[in-house]
Amino acid sequence: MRNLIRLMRLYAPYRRWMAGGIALGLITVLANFGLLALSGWFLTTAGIVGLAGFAAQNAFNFFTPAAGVRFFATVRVVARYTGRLVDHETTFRLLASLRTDLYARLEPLAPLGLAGDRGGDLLGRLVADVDRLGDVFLRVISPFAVAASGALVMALVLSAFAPLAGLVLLAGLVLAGVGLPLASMRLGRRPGSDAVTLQTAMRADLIDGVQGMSELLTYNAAPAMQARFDRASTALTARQGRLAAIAGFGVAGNLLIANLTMAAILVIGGALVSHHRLPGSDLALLTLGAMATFEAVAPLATAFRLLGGIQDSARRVFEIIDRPVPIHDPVASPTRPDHLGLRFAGVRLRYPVPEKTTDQNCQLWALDGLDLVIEPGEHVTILGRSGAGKTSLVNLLLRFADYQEGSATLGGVELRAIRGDDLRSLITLVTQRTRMFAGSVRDNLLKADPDADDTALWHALAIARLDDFVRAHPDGLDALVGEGGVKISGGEARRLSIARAVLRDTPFLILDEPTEGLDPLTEAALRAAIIPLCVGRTTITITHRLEGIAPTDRVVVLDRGRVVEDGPFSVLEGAGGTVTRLRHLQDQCVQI
Ligand SMILES: Nc1ncnc2c1ncn2[C@@H]1O[C@H](COP(=O)(O)OP(=O)(O)OP(=O)(O)O)[C@@H](O)[C@H]1O
Repeated sequence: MRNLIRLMRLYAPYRRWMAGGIALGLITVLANFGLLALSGWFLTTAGIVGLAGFAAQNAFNFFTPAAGVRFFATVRVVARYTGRLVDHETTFRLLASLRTDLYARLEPLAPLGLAGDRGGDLLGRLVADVDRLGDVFLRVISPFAVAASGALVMALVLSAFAPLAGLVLLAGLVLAGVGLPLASMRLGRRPGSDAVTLQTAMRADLIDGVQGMSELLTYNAAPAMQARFDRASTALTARQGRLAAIAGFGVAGNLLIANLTMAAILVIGGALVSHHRLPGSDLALLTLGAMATFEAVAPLATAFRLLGGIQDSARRVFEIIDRPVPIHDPVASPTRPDHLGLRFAGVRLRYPVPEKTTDQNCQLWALDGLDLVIEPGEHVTILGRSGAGKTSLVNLLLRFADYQEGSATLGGVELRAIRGDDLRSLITLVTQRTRMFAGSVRDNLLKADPDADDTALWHALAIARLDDFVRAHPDGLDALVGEGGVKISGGEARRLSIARAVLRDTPFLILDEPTEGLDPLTEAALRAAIIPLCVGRTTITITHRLEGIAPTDRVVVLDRGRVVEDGPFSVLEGAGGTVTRLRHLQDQCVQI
């Protein structure tokens, strides 16, 4: 219920649209009531007058009721059409703002705040759950408001003719509009919630499966995956079948109650007519009017049934909105310092501990007393074994993770006083996992500089030594790379990421294992492509290997989150520490 109230607050800016939609809905059902009641009365009266002889026929005014019927019919159509337009406009406006708000909430959470989520689940929240929340006005609020007000007005009108008929109608409406939907909601709650859970899990599995299709085929795991889908699909179909049966039960029940109510009103009206307390012509007005009234409560069964799923979706969407952001940005960054030197003193960084975790390692410091100074324009190679804290240092620099202790400054300004976007605008990152977006070579390059013209793109490709490859393709810059770069090789994707980096002229360049996993020839070509990229920029290269490090290069070795060696490569090579051990190991590997 709390989530529903919160959801209603999101609709607050659209209350005028909502009021308009409800008013038009009410006009529609009242016009329908007027149309059927007046038609019933008109036909019956015309019949009675027809039997009463020539004088009565001449005295009867056919034109006013006929005009009334046409009036109600026209109003009904126009009100229904404009009502639908207004209802959908309200929904689309809410959906548009909800989607953009939710996406704006997601961005500051990435990457650490979303590390535990499955891509398919997030997609489900952004698309299916948000869509379901858009249904609230269209399928729940508006039908409720129209049914409640319309039913009351119509029952009162009927009471004016026959109070008992009005009471019976009200009882029938409450039964069909509240009792029956409540029963279907109760019955549908479990299968509805199960269906949402199953759909979410299936979507997440499907995305995982499609993305990892090659691995599944390689390990012959595709049949097991297929069987898993089959099981989930069967379970989902069973739940959906149950929901459809409940919906059918709701429709049939509604019709039954409507017909029983009409029969009861016919009996009451008939008794009144036989006692001359009601003109015979009003009998059709009462029964047909009652029939029209049930149209107002018919959508309530769907409204109640959707309520459970909407509550689940609201919970899942609000869970993202309420998720604490891992990094708190200041309102504004100080002016950019002239001297872009980096200083880390006693920096300690720990990742947020997941709730209810039993993993004690989560409490360990990823950076544990890091002391390091990097002057502007310096080229530094960071070495260290797996888990030493190299990526954590990069996360700190990009403000993807925050430090809890010590001081980390850029030009004397604490990193946490600088907005993440401002800091990242100074840094270009090239990693072994640089993401290629589905689209063309041009689309991928323009991500780095949306204003770059073709000359700049070809220049960047030339520096990355990819220009010949792109030129040889019939589509040139418009050649498609496929999602995740599936249509190009790993080496070409890395070179494309380097071309992207060339287009981004920033004072800092971070290279996180950009040549990892490539064959020696491609690696050599990539190294050559990287050299011009480093000129005039502070360059931090993260690597496990010693290839490509010049004797004069500065090497910093990290271990358990702190600096254990720092100096020129030629000196550290013979100092008997990690660099020396790595050199021996690599020499042995070469001999083997
Ligand atoms: N998102 C995270 N949440 C929790 N702990 C993390 C997270 N990322 C890294 N860690 C932990 O922080 C420590 C340092 O990890 P980090 O990724 O910085 O090491 P690394 O030197 O880059 O390792 P590798 O060379 O394998 O990439 C490790 O103990 C790791 O398990």
